[in-house]
Amino acid sequence: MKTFDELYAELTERARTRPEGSGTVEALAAGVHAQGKKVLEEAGEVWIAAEHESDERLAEEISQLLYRVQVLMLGRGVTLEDVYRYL
Ligand SMILES: N=c1c2ncn([C@@H]3O[C@H](COP(=O)(O)OP(=O)(O)OP(=O)(O)O)[C@@H](O)[C@H]3O)c2ncn1[C@@H]1O[C@H](COP(=O)(O)O)[C@@H](O)[C@H]1O
Repeated sequence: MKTFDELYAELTERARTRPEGSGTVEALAAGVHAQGKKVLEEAGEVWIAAEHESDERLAEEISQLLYRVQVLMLGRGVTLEDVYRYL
């Protein structure tokens, strides 16, 4: 189990050390356009799960959306602080 902040720290470390086999490293290399498409795709899956699937599936899709948003944040160099100041 990890929090949003802990995941962001983990992905930041992946971006820094670029370990082989990391999907995050691959997603970062794909660029902002591809990262944005993934956000949209996962958002659609969240919507569908909310209407038609179980609470567990919905939670899983939401976790994937949060991951994709964080990859996009890293792709653009946006930090948690940049976002949190608007909450
Ligand atoms: N939380 C996630 C996470 N959520 C979603 N995903 C990726 O998103 C995919 C699911 O999204 P899709 O619906 O697009 O699935 P897909 O179309 O079958 O997958 P692709 O072909 O697009 O890769 C998963 O198979 C993962 O590749 C994640 N990948 C990694 N993490 C976490 O990020 C951290 C770093 O991961 P690595 O960079 O892979 O080491 C670890 O803690 C992981 O648990």
